[in-house]
Amino acid sequence: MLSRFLSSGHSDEDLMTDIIISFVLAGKDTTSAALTWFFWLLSNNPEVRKKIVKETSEKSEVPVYDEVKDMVYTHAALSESMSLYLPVPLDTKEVMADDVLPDGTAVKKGMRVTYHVYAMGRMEKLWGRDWAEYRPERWLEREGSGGESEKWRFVARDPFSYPVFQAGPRTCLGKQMAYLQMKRVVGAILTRFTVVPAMPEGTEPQLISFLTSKMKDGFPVKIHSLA
Ligand code: HEM
Repeated sequence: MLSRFLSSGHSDEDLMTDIIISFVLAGKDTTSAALTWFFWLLSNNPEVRKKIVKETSEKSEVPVYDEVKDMVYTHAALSESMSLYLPVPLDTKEVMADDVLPDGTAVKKGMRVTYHVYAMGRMEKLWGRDWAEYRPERWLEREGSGGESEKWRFVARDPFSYPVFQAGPRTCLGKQMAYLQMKRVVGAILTRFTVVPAMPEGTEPQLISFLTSKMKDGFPVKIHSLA
C-alpha cells in the first residue's frame, strides 16, 4: 500500500507519516479485536469452522485477490461474528450545530451523541429472535439452480443498521482491506492448525468495552498443527 501511495506521487513526508500512523492505529486493534472474538465463536461452532476450511481448501495455497473475494462463506462468518462482538463497540460524535434527530430528539451544538453499536448487534428488532445465535447463513442466499452450480451469495446489510464500520461519508476507509486481511489470516490458520481455547471448560469470556472490544485477560489458546 505504501508503495502504491509513493508511486502515485504522494511523497510528502508528513502526509505519509500521518497516513501510516492512522492506518496502523485504525487497522491493527480493530482487526485483532474482531479476530479474537471470531476464533472464540469458532471454538464453539465446529460446523462453521468446517465450512470455512472447505471453502479455503478450494482456493490456491496463497489465494489471490479474486479468490479471497470469492470466499463468501468466510465473509459471512466474519460479518456475523462482528455483529455479536463489535470490534468498535460504541462511537461518539460532537454536535456541530443545533439539530433535531430523525426520532425528534433535539441536540444542541457542543453536545456529545453516542451510538451503541454493541447494543445494536443484539437487538431483536434488527436481527430477529435468534439474534444470539452465531449463524453466518443469515448473511447468505443460494445462487444457481442447485447441484454442482449452486453457490452462496453474500447479502450485505444496510450500514445504518450494521454500523460496524460506521455509515455515511466517514465510513471506515479500510473496510475492504480489513475483510481481505482477515479472510486471508483465517483461511491460512484454519487450513493448517486448530485453535483450542486454553481455559477451563465452561468459561465465558468477559468483554471489556474500550476503544475496541477487548477480551478480559486475553484469549489463551493452544495451537495444534494439522500436518
Ligand atoms: C474489523 C476491522 C475494522 C473496523 C471494525 C473498523 C471500524 C471503523 C469505524 C467504526 C470507523 C469510524 C470511526 C469514527 O470516525 O467514528 C473507522 C474509521 C476509519 N478506519 Fe476503520 N475499521 C477496521 C479496520 C480498518 C483498517 C484495516 C484500516 C486501514 C488499513 C482502517 C482505516 C480507517 C480509517 C483511515 C478511518 C477514518 C475514516 C474517516 O474518518 O474518514 N480501518 N473504522
